Amino acid sequence: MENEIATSAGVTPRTPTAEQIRRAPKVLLHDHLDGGLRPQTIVELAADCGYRDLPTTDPVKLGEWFREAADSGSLERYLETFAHTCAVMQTREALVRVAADCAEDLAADGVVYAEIRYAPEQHLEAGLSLEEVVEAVNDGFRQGEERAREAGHRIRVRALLTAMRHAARSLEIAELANAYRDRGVAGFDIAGAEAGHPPTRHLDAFEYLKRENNHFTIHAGEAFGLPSIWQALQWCGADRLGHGVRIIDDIGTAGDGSVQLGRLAAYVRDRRIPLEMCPTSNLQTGAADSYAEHPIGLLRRLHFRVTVNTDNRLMSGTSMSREFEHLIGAFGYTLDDMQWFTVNAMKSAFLPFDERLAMINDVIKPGYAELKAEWLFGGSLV
Ligand SMILES: O=c1[nH]cnc2c1ncn2[C@H]1C[C@H](O)[C@@H](CO)O1
Ligand SMILES: [Zn+2]
Repeated sequence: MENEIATSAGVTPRTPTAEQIRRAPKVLLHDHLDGGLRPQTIVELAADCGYRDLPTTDPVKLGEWFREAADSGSLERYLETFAHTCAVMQTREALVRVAADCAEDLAADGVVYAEIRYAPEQHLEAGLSLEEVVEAVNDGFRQGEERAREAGHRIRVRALLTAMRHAARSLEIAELANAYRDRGVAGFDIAGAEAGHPPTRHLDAFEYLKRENNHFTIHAGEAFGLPSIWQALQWCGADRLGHGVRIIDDIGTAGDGSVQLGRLAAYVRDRRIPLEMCPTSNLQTGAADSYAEHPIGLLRRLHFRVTVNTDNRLMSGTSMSREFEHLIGAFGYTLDDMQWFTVNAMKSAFLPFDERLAMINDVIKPGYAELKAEWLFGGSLV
Protein backbone atom coordinates (compact mmCIF):
# COMPACT_ATOMS: atom_id res chain seq x y z
CA MET A 1 0.00 0.00 0.00
CA GLU A 2 2.76 2.43 0.95
CA ASN A 3 4.64 1.56 -2.20
CA GLU A 4 1.57 2.08 -4.27
CA ILE A 5 1.26 5.57 -2.87
CA ALA A 6 4.95 6.34 -3.20
CA THR A 7 5.23 5.19 -6.80
CA SER A 8 2.06 6.78 -8.15
CA ALA A 9 2.23 10.30 -9.54
CA GLY A 10 0.52 11.66 -6.47
CA VAL A 11 -1.63 9.98 -3.89
CA THR A 12 -3.70 6.89 -4.66
CA PRO A 13 -7.23 8.26 -5.06
CA ARG A 14 -9.59 7.07 -2.37
CA THR A 15 -13.34 6.87 -2.44
CA PRO A 16 -14.63 9.76 -0.33
CA THR A 17 -16.63 8.78 2.75
CA ALA A 18 -20.21 10.01 3.20
CA GLU A 19 -18.96 12.39 5.87
CA GLN A 20 -16.28 13.82 3.54
CA ILE A 21 -18.85 14.27 0.79
CA ARG A 22 -21.06 16.22 3.17
CA ARG A 23 -18.21 18.41 4.43
CA ALA A 24 -16.78 19.06 0.95
CA PRO A 25 -17.61 22.59 -0.28
CA LYS A 26 -20.33 22.32 -2.93
CA VAL A 27 -21.88 24.79 -5.35
CA LEU A 28 -25.50 24.49 -6.47
CA LEU A 29 -26.75 26.29 -9.59
CA HIS A 30 -30.05 24.53 -10.25
CA ASP A 31 -32.48 24.11 -7.36
CA HIS A 32 -36.15 25.15 -7.23
CA LEU A 33 -37.36 26.88 -4.07
CA ASP A 34 -40.82 25.33 -4.49
CA GLY A 35 -39.21 21.92 -5.01
CA GLY A 36 -37.17 21.87 -1.81
CA LEU A 37 -39.55 22.38 1.11
CA ARG A 38 -39.25 20.29 4.27
CA PRO A 39 -42.36 18.05 4.49
CA GLN A 40 -42.90 19.24 8.08
CA THR A 41 -42.95 22.86 6.89
CA ILE A 42 -45.54 22.03 4.21
CA VAL A 43 -47.83 20.43 6.79
CA GLU A 44 -47.53 23.41 9.16
CA LEU A 45 -47.99 26.02 6.43
CA ALA A 46 -51.03 24.13 5.08
CA ALA A 47 -52.60 24.23 8.55
CA ASP A 48 -51.82 27.96 8.86
CA CYS A 49 -53.38 28.90 5.54
CA GLY A 50 -56.24 26.41 5.53
CA TYR A 51 -55.03 24.39 2.54
CA ARG A 52 -56.87 21.07 2.72
CA ASP A 53 -55.77 19.24 -0.41
CA LEU A 54 -52.51 17.70 0.83
CA PRO A 55 -52.51 13.95 0.15
CA THR A 56 -51.55 13.35 3.83
CA THR A 57 -50.60 15.47 6.85
CA ASP A 58 -48.06 12.96 8.13
CA PRO A 59 -44.69 14.55 7.24
CA VAL A 60 -42.92 11.23 6.64
CA LYS A 61 -45.69 9.93 4.40
CA LEU A 62 -45.90 13.29 2.65
CA GLY A 63 -42.20 13.15 1.76
CA GLU A 64 -42.70 9.65 0.37
CA TRP A 65 -45.78 10.76 -1.55
CA PHE A 66 -43.82 13.53 -3.32
CA ARG A 67 -41.00 11.17 -4.27
CA GLU A 68 -43.36 8.52 -5.58
CA ALA A 69 -45.67 10.91 -7.42
CA ALA A 70 -42.68 12.54 -9.08
CA ASP A 71 -41.21 9.18 -10.05
CA SER A 72 -43.51 8.71 -13.03
CA GLY A 73 -41.23 8.84 -16.05
CA SER A 74 -42.96 11.99 -17.29
CA LEU A 75 -41.98 15.62 -16.78
CA GLU A 76 -45.64 16.70 -16.94
CA ARG A 77 -46.61 14.35 -14.05
CA TYR A 78 -43.52 15.42 -12.12
CA LEU A 79 -44.59 19.05 -12.42
CA GLU A 80 -48.13 18.39 -11.14
CA THR A 81 -46.78 17.83 -7.62
CA PHE A 82 -45.78 21.51 -7.40
CA ALA A 83 -49.43 22.51 -7.02
CA HIS A 84 -49.20 21.48 -3.35
CA THR A 85 -45.98 23.34 -2.57
CA CYS A 86 -47.01 26.51 -4.38
CA ALA A 87 -50.40 26.42 -2.60
CA VAL A 88 -48.72 26.90 0.79
CA MET A 89 -46.24 29.57 -0.46
CA GLN A 90 -48.65 32.49 -0.89
CA THR A 91 -47.92 34.78 2.04
CA ARG A 92 -44.87 36.78 3.03
CA GLU A 93 -44.43 34.71 6.21
CA ALA A 94 -44.57 31.42 4.28
CA LEU A 95 -42.07 32.61 1.66
CA VAL A 96 -39.65 33.93 4.28
CA ARG A 97 -39.84 30.65 6.16
CA VAL A 98 -39.37 28.42 3.11
CA ALA A 99 -36.42 30.49 1.87
CA ALA A 100 -34.75 30.53 5.28
CA ASP A 101 -35.18 26.74 5.65
CA CYS A 102 -33.70 26.31 2.19
CA ALA A 103 -30.52 28.28 2.93
CA GLU A 104 -30.13 26.54 6.29
CA ASP A 105 -30.60 23.02 4.84
CA LEU A 106 -28.14 23.64 2.01
CA ALA A 107 -25.52 25.06 4.37
CA ALA A 108 -25.85 22.03 6.66
CA ASP A 109 -25.18 19.89 3.59
CA GLY A 110 -21.93 21.71 2.83
CA VAL A 111 -23.19 23.99 0.05
CA VAL A 112 -21.18 27.24 0.09
CA TYR A 113 -22.87 28.99 -2.81
CA ALA A 114 -26.36 28.44 -4.24
CA GLU A 115 -28.55 30.01 -6.90
CA ILE A 116 -32.15 29.15 -6.01
CA ARG A 117 -34.89 29.67 -8.58
CA TYR A 118 -38.62 30.14 -8.30
CA ALA A 119 -41.43 31.67 -10.36
CA PRO A 120 -42.76 34.83 -8.65
CA GLU A 121 -45.94 34.62 -10.79
CA GLN A 122 -46.90 31.44 -8.90
CA HIS A 123 -47.07 33.20 -5.53
CA LEU A 124 -49.64 35.92 -6.13
CA GLU A 125 -52.86 34.10 -5.14
CA ALA A 126 -53.21 35.75 -1.71
CA GLY A 127 -52.60 39.25 -3.04
CA LEU A 128 -48.82 39.71 -2.87
CA SER A 129 -47.27 41.80 -5.63
CA LEU A 130 -44.35 40.44 -7.66
CA GLU A 131 -42.01 42.79 -5.78
CA GLU A 132 -43.33 41.64 -2.40
CA VAL A 133 -42.68 38.03 -3.39
CA VAL A 134 -39.07 38.79 -4.34
CA GLU A 135 -38.46 40.77 -1.17
CA ALA A 136 -39.94 38.05 1.05
CA VAL A 137 -37.75 35.37 -0.53
CA ASN A 138 -34.66 37.60 -0.31
CA ASP A 139 -35.37 38.28 3.37
CA GLY A 140 -35.75 34.55 3.97
CA PHE A 141 -32.42 33.81 2.31
CA ARG A 142 -30.69 36.42 4.47
CA GLN A 143 -32.26 34.92 7.61
CA GLY A 144 -31.20 31.44 6.54
CA GLU A 145 -27.63 32.59 5.85
CA GLU A 146 -27.54 34.10 9.33
CA ARG A 147 -28.93 30.95 10.99
CA ALA A 148 -26.35 28.90 9.10
CA ARG A 149 -23.58 31.20 10.30
CA GLU A 150 -24.74 30.76 13.89
CA ALA A 151 -24.55 26.99 13.37
CA GLY A 152 -20.97 27.29 12.03
CA HIS A 153 -21.75 26.99 8.29
CA ARG A 154 -20.95 29.53 5.61
CA ILE A 155 -23.25 29.92 2.64
CA ARG A 156 -24.11 32.62 0.11
CA VAL A 157 -27.47 32.41 -1.64
CA ARG A 158 -28.71 34.26 -4.70
CA ALA A 159 -32.11 34.03 -6.38
CA LEU A 160 -32.90 33.34 -10.03
CA LEU A 161 -36.35 34.46 -11.18
CA THR A 162 -38.14 31.91 -13.33
CA ALA A 163 -40.89 32.60 -15.86
CA MET A 164 -43.20 29.69 -16.70
CA ARG A 165 -42.79 28.74 -20.35
CA HIS A 166 -46.52 28.02 -20.92
CA ALA A 167 -47.48 31.47 -19.57
CA ALA A 168 -47.05 34.92 -21.04
CA ARG A 169 -45.31 36.88 -18.30
CA SER A 170 -41.68 36.30 -19.23
CA LEU A 171 -40.86 39.89 -20.19
CA GLU A 172 -42.40 41.17 -16.96
CA ILE A 173 -40.40 38.64 -14.91
CA ALA A 174 -37.23 39.49 -16.82
CA GLU A 175 -37.79 43.16 -15.95
CA LEU A 176 -38.30 42.16 -12.33
CA ALA A 177 -35.03 40.20 -12.33
CA ASN A 178 -33.28 43.22 -13.78
CA ALA A 179 -34.77 45.58 -11.20
CA TYR A 180 -33.45 43.37 -8.37
CA ARG A 181 -30.10 42.46 -9.91
CA ASP A 182 -28.06 44.25 -7.24
CA ARG A 183 -30.46 43.14 -4.55
CA GLY A 184 -30.15 39.41 -4.30
CA VAL A 185 -31.31 38.32 -7.77
CA ALA A 186 -28.50 36.95 -9.95
CA GLY A 187 -30.41 36.10 -13.11
CA PHE A 188 -33.41 34.66 -14.95
CA ASP A 189 -34.70 31.27 -16.12
CA ILE A 190 -37.63 29.67 -17.88
CA ALA A 191 -39.13 26.39 -16.67
CA GLY A 192 -42.21 24.21 -17.01
CA ALA A 193 -43.27 21.59 -19.54
CA GLU A 194 -40.80 21.68 -22.42
CA ALA A 195 -42.59 19.88 -25.27
CA GLY A 196 -44.81 22.31 -27.17
CA HIS A 197 -43.37 25.35 -25.37
CA PRO A 198 -40.18 26.33 -27.21
CA PRO A 199 -37.95 28.96 -25.61
CA THR A 200 -38.24 31.13 -28.75
CA ARG A 201 -41.75 32.10 -27.56
CA HIS A 202 -39.96 34.23 -24.97
CA LEU A 203 -37.45 35.95 -27.24
CA ASP A 204 -38.51 39.42 -26.14
CA ALA A 205 -37.55 38.58 -22.54
CA PHE A 206 -34.15 37.20 -23.54
CA GLU A 207 -33.41 40.09 -25.87
CA TYR A 208 -34.32 42.54 -23.13
CA LEU A 209 -31.94 40.81 -20.69
CA LYS A 210 -29.13 40.81 -23.25
CA ARG A 211 -29.60 44.54 -23.83
CA GLU A 212 -29.36 44.96 -20.04
CA ASN A 213 -26.17 42.85 -19.88
CA ASN A 214 -27.97 40.47 -17.53
CA HIS A 215 -27.67 36.68 -17.22
CA PHE A 216 -30.06 33.83 -17.90
CA THR A 217 -30.31 30.09 -18.05
CA ILE A 218 -32.98 28.07 -19.86
CA HIS A 219 -34.41 24.63 -19.02
CA ALA A 220 -33.64 22.84 -22.29
CA GLY A 221 -32.84 19.34 -23.49
CA GLU A 222 -34.60 17.61 -20.60
CA ALA A 223 -37.91 16.23 -21.87
CA PHE A 224 -37.27 17.43 -25.41
CA GLY A 225 -34.21 16.99 -27.55
CA LEU A 226 -31.60 18.84 -29.55
CA PRO A 227 -33.89 21.45 -31.18
CA SER A 228 -34.69 22.82 -27.75
CA ILE A 229 -30.99 23.11 -26.84
CA TRP A 230 -30.20 24.67 -30.21
CA GLN A 231 -32.95 27.27 -29.81
CA ALA A 232 -31.94 28.06 -26.23
CA LEU A 233 -28.36 28.77 -27.34
CA GLN A 234 -28.56 30.07 -30.88
CA TRP A 235 -31.87 31.94 -30.85
CA CYS A 236 -32.19 32.94 -27.22
CA GLY A 237 -28.52 33.28 -26.22
CA ALA A 238 -28.68 31.35 -22.94
CA ASP A 239 -25.61 31.61 -20.71
CA ARG A 240 -26.25 28.13 -19.30
CA LEU A 241 -28.50 25.13 -19.99
CA GLY A 242 -30.85 23.74 -17.35
CA HIS A 243 -30.25 19.97 -17.66
CA GLY A 244 -29.08 19.83 -21.29
CA VAL A 245 -28.83 16.02 -21.00
CA ARG A 246 -30.12 15.44 -24.53
CA ILE A 247 -26.89 16.95 -25.90
CA ILE A 248 -25.85 13.29 -25.75
CA ASP A 249 -28.01 12.76 -28.88
CA ASP A 250 -25.41 14.77 -30.83
CA ILE A 251 -22.50 12.60 -29.70
CA GLY A 252 -21.77 9.38 -31.56
CA THR A 253 -19.67 6.53 -30.17
CA ALA A 254 -18.10 4.15 -32.69
CA GLY A 255 -17.48 0.45 -32.10
CA ASP A 256 -13.81 1.13 -31.28
CA GLY A 257 -14.89 3.53 -28.52
CA SER A 258 -13.96 6.68 -30.42
CA VAL A 259 -16.33 9.59 -30.00
CA GLN A 260 -17.64 11.98 -32.63
CA LEU A 261 -19.21 15.31 -31.66
CA GLY A 262 -21.89 16.82 -33.89
CA ARG A 263 -21.84 20.56 -34.58
CA LEU A 264 -24.09 21.48 -31.66
CA ALA A 265 -22.29 19.28 -29.12
CA ALA A 266 -18.96 20.68 -30.34
CA TYR A 267 -20.28 24.21 -29.93
CA VAL A 268 -21.46 23.48 -26.37
CA ARG A 269 -18.06 22.07 -25.43
CA ASP A 270 -15.96 24.63 -27.34
CA ARG A 271 -17.82 27.58 -25.88
CA ARG A 272 -17.73 26.04 -22.39
CA ILE A 273 -21.53 26.25 -22.05
CA PRO A 274 -22.36 25.14 -18.49
CA LEU A 275 -24.68 22.13 -18.24
CA GLU A 276 -26.75 22.14 -15.03
CA MET A 277 -27.17 18.38 -14.67
CA CYS A 278 -29.62 16.90 -12.16
CA PRO A 279 -29.17 13.11 -12.26
CA THR A 280 -31.93 11.95 -9.87
CA SER A 281 -34.52 14.28 -11.38
CA ASN A 282 -33.60 12.94 -14.85
CA LEU A 283 -34.16 9.36 -13.69
CA GLN A 284 -37.61 10.31 -12.39
CA THR A 285 -38.73 12.14 -15.53
CA GLY A 286 -37.33 9.46 -17.82
CA ALA A 287 -34.53 11.62 -19.27
CA ALA A 288 -32.03 8.91 -18.21
CA ASP A 289 -32.37 5.23 -17.27
CA SER A 290 -29.87 4.79 -14.43
CA TYR A 291 -27.05 6.68 -12.71
CA ALA A 292 -24.47 4.49 -14.47
CA GLU A 293 -26.04 5.27 -17.86
CA HIS A 294 -26.54 8.97 -17.16
CA PRO A 295 -24.81 11.08 -19.85
CA ILE A 296 -22.89 12.93 -17.14
CA GLY A 297 -20.29 10.12 -17.13
CA LEU A 298 -19.38 10.56 -20.81
CA LEU A 299 -19.73 14.35 -20.74
CA ARG A 300 -17.34 14.57 -17.81
CA ARG A 301 -14.81 12.37 -19.64
CA LEU A 302 -15.12 14.60 -22.70
CA HIS A 303 -14.54 17.70 -20.57
CA PHE A 304 -17.84 19.43 -21.15
CA ARG A 305 -18.51 22.16 -18.56
CA VAL A 306 -20.65 19.83 -16.43
CA THR A 307 -22.10 20.76 -13.04
CA VAL A 308 -24.00 18.61 -10.50
CA ASN A 309 -27.33 19.84 -9.11
CA THR A 310 -30.41 18.76 -7.15
CA ASP A 311 -33.31 20.31 -9.16
CA ASN A 312 -35.97 19.50 -6.53
CA ARG A 313 -34.76 18.13 -3.23
CA LEU A 314 -38.27 17.28 -2.04
CA MET A 315 -39.61 15.58 -5.18
CA SER A 316 -36.33 13.79 -5.82
CA GLY A 317 -35.62 12.97 -2.15
CA THR A 318 -32.13 14.29 -2.66
CA SER A 319 -29.41 16.71 -1.60
CA MET A 320 -26.11 17.76 -3.13
CA SER A 321 -24.33 15.13 -1.03
CA ARG A 322 -26.73 12.42 -2.22
CA GLU A 323 -26.26 13.39 -5.87
CA PHE A 324 -22.50 13.05 -5.42
CA GLU A 325 -22.90 9.75 -3.54
CA HIS A 326 -24.87 8.33 -6.47
CA LEU A 327 -22.27 9.54 -8.99
CA ILE A 328 -19.38 8.25 -6.90
CA GLY A 329 -21.15 4.87 -6.73
CA ALA A 330 -21.72 4.80 -10.49
CA PHE A 331 -18.46 6.25 -11.79
CA GLY A 332 -15.92 5.83 -8.98
CA TYR A 333 -15.39 9.57 -8.66
CA THR A 334 -12.86 10.90 -6.14
CA LEU A 335 -12.49 14.17 -4.26
CA ASP A 336 -10.59 15.48 -7.29
CA ASP A 337 -13.64 14.83 -9.46
CA MET A 338 -15.90 16.49 -6.88
CA GLN A 339 -13.60 19.50 -6.88
CA TRP A 340 -13.66 19.59 -10.68
CA PHE A 341 -17.49 19.64 -10.75
CA THR A 342 -17.55 22.26 -8.00
CA VAL A 343 -15.04 24.56 -9.66
CA ASN A 344 -17.00 24.18 -12.91
CA ALA A 345 -20.13 25.30 -11.09
CA MET A 346 -18.44 28.25 -9.41
CA LYS A 347 -16.94 29.39 -12.73
CA SER A 348 -20.46 29.25 -14.22
CA ALA A 349 -22.27 31.13 -11.45
CA PHE A 350 -23.97 34.46 -12.17
CA LEU A 351 -21.80 36.26 -9.60
CA PRO A 352 -19.20 38.89 -10.51
CA PHE A 353 -15.86 37.43 -11.70
CA ASP A 354 -13.82 38.62 -8.71
CA GLU A 355 -16.25 36.96 -6.28
CA ARG A 356 -16.22 33.70 -8.25
CA LEU A 357 -12.44 33.68 -8.26
CA ALA A 358 -12.25 34.33 -4.53
CA MET A 359 -14.78 31.55 -3.86
CA ILE A 360 -12.67 29.13 -5.92
CA ASN A 361 -9.28 30.10 -4.50
CA ASP A 362 -10.18 30.94 -0.92
CA VAL A 363 -13.09 28.59 -0.16
CA ILE A 364 -13.35 25.67 -2.57
CA LYS A 365 -9.72 24.72 -3.22
CA PRO A 366 -8.64 25.03 0.45
CA GLY A 367 -11.71 22.99 1.48
CA TYR A 368 -10.81 20.13 -0.85
CA ALA A 369 -7.10 20.35 0.03
CA GLU A 370 -7.99 19.84 3.68
CA LEU A 371 -10.18 16.84 2.92
CA LYS A 372 -7.60 15.34 0.58
CA ALA A 373 -4.94 15.58 3.30
CA GLU A 374 -7.00 13.72 5.91
CA TRP A 375 -5.61 10.30 5.04
CA LEU A 376 -2.18 11.54 6.14
CA PHE A 377 -3.27 12.14 9.70
CA GLY A 378 -6.27 9.91 10.45
CA GLY A 379 -5.18 6.39 9.49
CA SER A 380 -3.16 3.67 11.22
CA LEU A 381 0.43 2.77 10.23
CA VAL A 382 -0.07 -0.09 7.79
O1 LIG B 1 -36.96 19.89 -14.02
C1 LIG B 1 -37.79 20.78 -14.27
N1 LIG B 1 -38.10 21.08 -15.55
C2 LIG B 1 -38.99 22.05 -15.87
N2 LIG B 1 -39.64 22.74 -14.96
C3 LIG B 1 -39.40 22.48 -13.66
C4 LIG B 1 -38.49 21.50 -13.27
N3 LIG B 1 -38.47 21.47 -11.92
C5 LIG B 1 -39.33 22.40 -11.50
N4 LIG B 1 -39.91 23.00 -12.55
C6 LIG B 1 -40.93 24.03 -12.52
C7 LIG B 1 -42.01 23.75 -11.48
C8 LIG B 1 -41.90 24.90 -10.53
O2 LIG B 1 -43.15 25.30 -10.01
C9 LIG B 1 -41.28 26.00 -11.38
C10 LIG B 1 -40.60 27.13 -10.64
O3 LIG B 1 -39.68 26.70 -9.69
O4 LIG B 1 -40.35 25.27 -12.17
ZN1 LIG C 1 -35.29 22.52 -12.94
